[in-house]
Amino acid sequence: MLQEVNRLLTGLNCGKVLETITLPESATTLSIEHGFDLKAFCFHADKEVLREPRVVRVGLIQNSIALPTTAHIVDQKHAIFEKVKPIIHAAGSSGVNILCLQEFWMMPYVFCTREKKWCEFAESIDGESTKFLQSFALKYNMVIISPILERDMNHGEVIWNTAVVIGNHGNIIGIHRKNHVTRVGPFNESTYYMEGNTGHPVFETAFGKIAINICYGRHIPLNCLTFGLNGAEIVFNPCATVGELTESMWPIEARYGAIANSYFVASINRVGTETFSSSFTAGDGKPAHSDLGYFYGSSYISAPDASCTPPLSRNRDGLLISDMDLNLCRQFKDKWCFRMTARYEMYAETLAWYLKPDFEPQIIRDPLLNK
Ligand SMILES: NC(=O)NCCC(=O)O
Repeated sequence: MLQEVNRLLTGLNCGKVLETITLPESATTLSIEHGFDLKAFCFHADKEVLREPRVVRVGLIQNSIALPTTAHIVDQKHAIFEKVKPIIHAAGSSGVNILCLQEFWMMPYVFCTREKKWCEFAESIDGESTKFLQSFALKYNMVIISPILERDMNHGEVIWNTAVVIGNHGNIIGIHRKNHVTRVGPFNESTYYMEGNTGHPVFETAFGKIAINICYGRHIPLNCLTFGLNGAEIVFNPCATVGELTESMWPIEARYGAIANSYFVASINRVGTETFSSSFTAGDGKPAHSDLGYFYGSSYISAPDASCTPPLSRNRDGLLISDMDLNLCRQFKDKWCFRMTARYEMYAETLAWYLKPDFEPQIIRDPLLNK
């Protein structure tokens, strides 16, 4: 019975419920001492004759902020550094190859307030947060994805929503800037920065081809597709999102993205309620309030075969670790042929037509309507 429920809820991988992984005692000790959850699973692929399995160990960190938003911003940032340090050590000592932190991991989600004082959290790509993580990347031979608020010093000091990809030698491989800037309810990101200008880069790392689809980008199917067309095998989706707005979408969208694009999706969301000293509205006619809502955590990983890990908790800091055999991506392309059956030329034609000012939707009207 339980097997049947799992088959439907979290899917089966190679015909079985996902196996759990035993992690080193050093990691479990850190999780107990520092009060964060630790969960680990394994996605298998079928054995192939010509290719060896390509197993990569991925880690996702979800956390709440560490100090009230009224504290000095430097203290807030440093307190978060201290909070995530033992979690990063747990990932490193567990042999994680690629680690991703949540969207704006080095600060509260301030964009609901529309107050410009928070711009002071912004850092250059090689700023304090990158330097902090580079030492861990080097120590643990780990690729680290660091989603920050970026200040672009070379281009008029403008601000971006950026993920910095740090290589396993502590080097900066590159960046990706959020393609779709959120304009829903109190998520007033467009007050702070513009749509990214980095396209859909895929980073070829020592452990696989990865991309970062920052938060809201998961709602846009063509955005998800384009990372796949560029060859991504794992797409990380660092988010900051709240229950009332998206919790019913959360278990669906990443799984759909993974299935439709034949890649793994690693979804991360922050935890807790973040309260501000001045109140704001969401433009929905409801009274002003001083928090955005509850960030519900629930980070999880989805595979191309429609299986997924159980989520981390809704309310606790956590590290989710998963082994994944990247051979599964091609195996599902071969099985389902989505890349071959898709009619890209037809979509390209429609999109080109749609972008023209004189576009008209292709609607065939029943001539008997209104007769
Ligand atoms: N950070 C962000 O874009 N949140 C917006 C809500 C969502 O898309 O989940």
